[in-house]
Amino acid sequence: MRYLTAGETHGPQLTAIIEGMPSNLKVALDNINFQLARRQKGYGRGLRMQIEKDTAQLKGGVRHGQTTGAPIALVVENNDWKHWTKIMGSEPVDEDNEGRRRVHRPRPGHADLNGGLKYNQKDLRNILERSSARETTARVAVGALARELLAEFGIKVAGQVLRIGDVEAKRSDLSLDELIRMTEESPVRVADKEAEAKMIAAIDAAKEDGDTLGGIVEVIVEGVPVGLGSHVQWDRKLDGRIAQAVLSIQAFKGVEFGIGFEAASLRGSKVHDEIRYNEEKGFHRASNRAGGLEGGMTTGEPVVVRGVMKPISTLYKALQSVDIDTKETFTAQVERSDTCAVPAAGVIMENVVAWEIAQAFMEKFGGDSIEEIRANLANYQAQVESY
Ligand SMILES: Cc1cc2nc3c(=O)[nH]c(=O)nc-3n(C[C@H](O)[C@H](O)[C@H](O)COP(=O)(O)O)c2cc1C
Ligand SMILES: C=C(O[C@@H]1CC(C(=O)O)=C[C@@H](OP(=O)(O)O)[C@H]1O)C(=O)O
Repeated sequence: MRYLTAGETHGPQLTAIIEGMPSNLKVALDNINFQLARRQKGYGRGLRMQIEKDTAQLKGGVRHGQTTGAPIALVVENNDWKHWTKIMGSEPVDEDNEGRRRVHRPRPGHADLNGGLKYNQKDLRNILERSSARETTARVAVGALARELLAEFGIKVAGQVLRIGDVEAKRSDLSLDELIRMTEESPVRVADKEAEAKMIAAIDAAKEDGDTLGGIVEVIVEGVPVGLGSHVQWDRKLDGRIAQAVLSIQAFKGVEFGIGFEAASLRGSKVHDEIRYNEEKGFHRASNRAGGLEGGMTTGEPVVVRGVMKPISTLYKALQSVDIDTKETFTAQVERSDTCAVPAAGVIMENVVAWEIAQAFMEKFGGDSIEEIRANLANYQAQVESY
């Protein structure tokens, strides 16, 4: 399976084309829209989220609520477009800068300067518009489709925020259904109420100072069969592929699995997961410090992955930058912006991880229809059970 996205943050819409989804998968638009709504929530976001009410439209590949096997075309319209038609339209405009809202003082931490130099653009809006995390709307909708496929085979995905700035939340070990319920009730997506209040206060304080905050989010996937991914080739290692997907989320700068970076300071006896066997569970592990992956393959234990998000780049108390016209020192341009988007980023991470798992699942059990996949999976499960 593969997909591409297109569209600008203030353009008419975001578009995704998904290729390789099997036929006969039930697709509930409500489930896609549920994921899109989750992505819009979270304490610390700016005014844009009040303008948008993201809903997906299926423009191809789905008929009467089921996939046909044809490429799926998916669209999410931008409500904000109506305010940007002149600035972002595809028709030529006069050379005056009025109709362009030209950006010429790049923001440190954003894609503005590198993109301007690379693509030879003197209007950095041509970079900003596509580098914006608005693009993740399309990726979440795609991930929501992947979740439909995973759910069909009993694979569940959930997540929680573990840190915002210097406030840490207690990691919850609720069941995934319960975790989703708890984190939906929280404006910062934590089950830990004490941490929640401190996180909200930290976001308020950063906003007051014209500053921003990052954090850490965790995603858990349960019900994954053993053996997704492969040790035999570098680009088939599933941990590497998940890491790439996580780091491709705007502002994500780190990723770890299981006990992660802590492994560096521990002895092997405190890091590796002992192997057990019994009739009921077959081969399994006494612990899951590896986070469900060894040798680039799933172990059958839950996949546990964490991502580090840096603080938002646009500061209302702007950092120093250089004007690309005059080469003089100026403060960076301020575009309307979020103070903290960690809770939303957690939802994005759930959905991009879901896609990677679904893709690896399809590589292993791939068939053109759900029925064919079900038969392939059953055959493999029988092989694993009798091993
Ligand atoms: C959900 C979400 C919302 C974001 N909102 C903003 C924002 O309002 N302002 C901003 O400057 N950056 C925001 N970012 C981060 C930028 O998009 C990102 O820093 C930029 O594209 C540069 O890429 P990099 O940080 O991955 O290097 C957001 C990221 C995410 C995931
Ligand atoms: C639009 C979204 O996030 C945007 C991501 C973003 C950035 O620079 O990444 C900058 C802001 O854009 P705007 O200036 O239009 O408010 C955020 O609101 C979204 O998540 O849907």
